[in-house]
Amino acid sequence: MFITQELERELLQEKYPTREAVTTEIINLEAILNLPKSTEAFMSDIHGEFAAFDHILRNASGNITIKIQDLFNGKMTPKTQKQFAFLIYYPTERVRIIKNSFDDPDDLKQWYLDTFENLLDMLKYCATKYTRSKVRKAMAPEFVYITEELLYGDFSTEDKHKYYAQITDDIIGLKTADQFIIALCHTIQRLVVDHLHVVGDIYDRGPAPDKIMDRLMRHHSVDLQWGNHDILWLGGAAGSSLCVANLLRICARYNNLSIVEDAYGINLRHLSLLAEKYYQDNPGFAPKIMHEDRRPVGAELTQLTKIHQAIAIIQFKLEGQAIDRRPEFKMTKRKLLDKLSDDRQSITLDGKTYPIINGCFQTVDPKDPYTLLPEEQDVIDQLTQAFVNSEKLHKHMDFFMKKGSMYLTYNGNLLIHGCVPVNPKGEMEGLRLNGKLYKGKALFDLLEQNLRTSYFKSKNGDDLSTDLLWYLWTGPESPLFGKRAMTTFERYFIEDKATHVEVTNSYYKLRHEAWFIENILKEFGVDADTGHVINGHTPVKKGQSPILADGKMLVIDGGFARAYQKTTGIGGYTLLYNSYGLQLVTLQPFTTRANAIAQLSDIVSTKHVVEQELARKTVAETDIGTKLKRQVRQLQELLEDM
Ligand SMILES: O=P(O)(O)OC[C@H]1O[C@](O)(COP(=O)(O)O)[C@@H](O)[C@@H]1O
Ligand SMILES: [Mn+2]
Repeated sequence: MFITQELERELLQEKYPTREAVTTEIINLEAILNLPKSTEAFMSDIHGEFAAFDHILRNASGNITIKIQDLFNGKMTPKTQKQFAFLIYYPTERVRIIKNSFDDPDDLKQWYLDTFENLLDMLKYCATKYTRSKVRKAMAPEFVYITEELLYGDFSTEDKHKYYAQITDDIIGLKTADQFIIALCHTIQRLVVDHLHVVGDIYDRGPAPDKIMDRLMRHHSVDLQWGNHDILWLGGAAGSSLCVANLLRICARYNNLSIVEDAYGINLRHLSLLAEKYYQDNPGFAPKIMHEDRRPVGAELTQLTKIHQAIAIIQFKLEGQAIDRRPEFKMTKRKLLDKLSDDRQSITLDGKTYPIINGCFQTVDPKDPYTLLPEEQDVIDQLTQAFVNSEKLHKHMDFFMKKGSMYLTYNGNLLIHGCVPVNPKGEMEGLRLNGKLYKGKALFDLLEQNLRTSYFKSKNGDDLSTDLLWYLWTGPESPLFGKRAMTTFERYFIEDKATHVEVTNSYYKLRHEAWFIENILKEFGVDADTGHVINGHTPVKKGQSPILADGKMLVIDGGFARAYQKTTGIGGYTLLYNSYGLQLVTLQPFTTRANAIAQLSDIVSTKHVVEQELARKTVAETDIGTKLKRQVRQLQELLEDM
């Protein structure tokens, strides 16, 4: 401790060698501490819906429209404001459309001049919360000089006015007006939300999680909390064949195998051949259609259905083996292949016998149901190796490891995708490993430690740390799953819906109560009086509120997954946390990017204030503020000794 402090001091001394340098830095830091707290945005459960996600990023969860209203009400009609907003969201496309609408070059020039002025006003307004240096970093390097001249110049005198006119004339004359407008729009997009949290489930169900990852990797400031679906892909990259089988089954179910083949370069030919050899068409395994334009037909449909069956059976076999290998997971009841009747026409669960529908157990040996056929084993081994070796997948998963975690405490809030497992009394419960019970924060830390071990060190596909990845997906005490059991088998093969029910952890009932959320916040070292728990994972159904426990608990499932939009009736929610407090933004379902651009159709419907600060929050009251205040103290000490 002492050595670190000494070292820190020496470094500071080197960086600020004179009294003037120290004083300037203290003034600089204190000025930053007094700036308003910048805006954080929270999203979750994006589930592969890149276009909708990208739209929300561009409109900054509706924040851009609000800033336009603040600034231009009375100067622009609502229609013009909307056109201006869409220029900021989709500058490249909108500039092209608008330019084509002018016949007279003079009208176009007038549009350029008006647009420069409006965008610069908007940028100035968005930049007030930040230091000049931060604003500069948000600008396109090639336009920094010009933008700063126009942004900070005082053009009230005649000479200065001529100077302004000269610059803008040159921009147009030199044919860089379009690029300049596009650059200004991107800078505005970037400044309106300073930091993004993604509270889990980027992957599965929708078609383009890889594009979401690419986009996030280019984002200026982001953190991620892992969701149960993300774990399957992390697990795949870490060499868990259990995770590979599960994610491939979901990709087949949602007609998304192209993510695996095209985006990640993993060849499915062997799986396809195996499927062709053993399986027939089967309505129970037809894919769910989320995007009408991607509906498979004919031979493609049949092939998909066969692959879906082949991988589902491989999954059930591998899961049976894992359950035997890990009695500590307490999942024996999830072994179901051995409960089938000899003729595979019925199954007996808890003493009750049910007829089997859509059965496809031709590779299951009744005497040895969990052993894979040699060719099934070859296929899954080869696929798992392909996941481990996929460079593109590792690029995304490395980013997930770098920016991701099981939970995060940030500016007084606790972010968790699923839940904190508890018993009906609200007491924390968990997983017993090697005689030790891990619950609450310790359970999260244990699971995260093992995930990192498996991803970076483990070469095995069936050691404890790798099996725990699968446990995170489906285990009864998994904080990311939050249910007692996943009834995938029953959903495929048993008609009686009573067997499909997945009992949720008591957390989901108790999280309506303030005392309970306060306990959770305390467990994770967050101030229980002022903090919030922020969850994703569970779609908020029609008539339910996303604000629970006297406002201490917020559920922000973004509702991007089309599969759930019928039950929620909306697109979902995102959350904003700025210097004035917390606001929940309701989203409408997104259609397509082309439609949004052409029709100017936005998807933000309402903004609901969850909590309003009595006094505007400053940087001083944030996590970064705490660090800056410490630096100020160190610099003051340094100054005293100079
Ligand atoms: O509708 P599908 O594709 O069968 O998905 C249902 C399955 O997804 C899960 O809800 C998990 O996914 P979520 O994290 O999106 O809730 C399981 O509990 C459930 O069995
Ligand atoms: Mn989830």
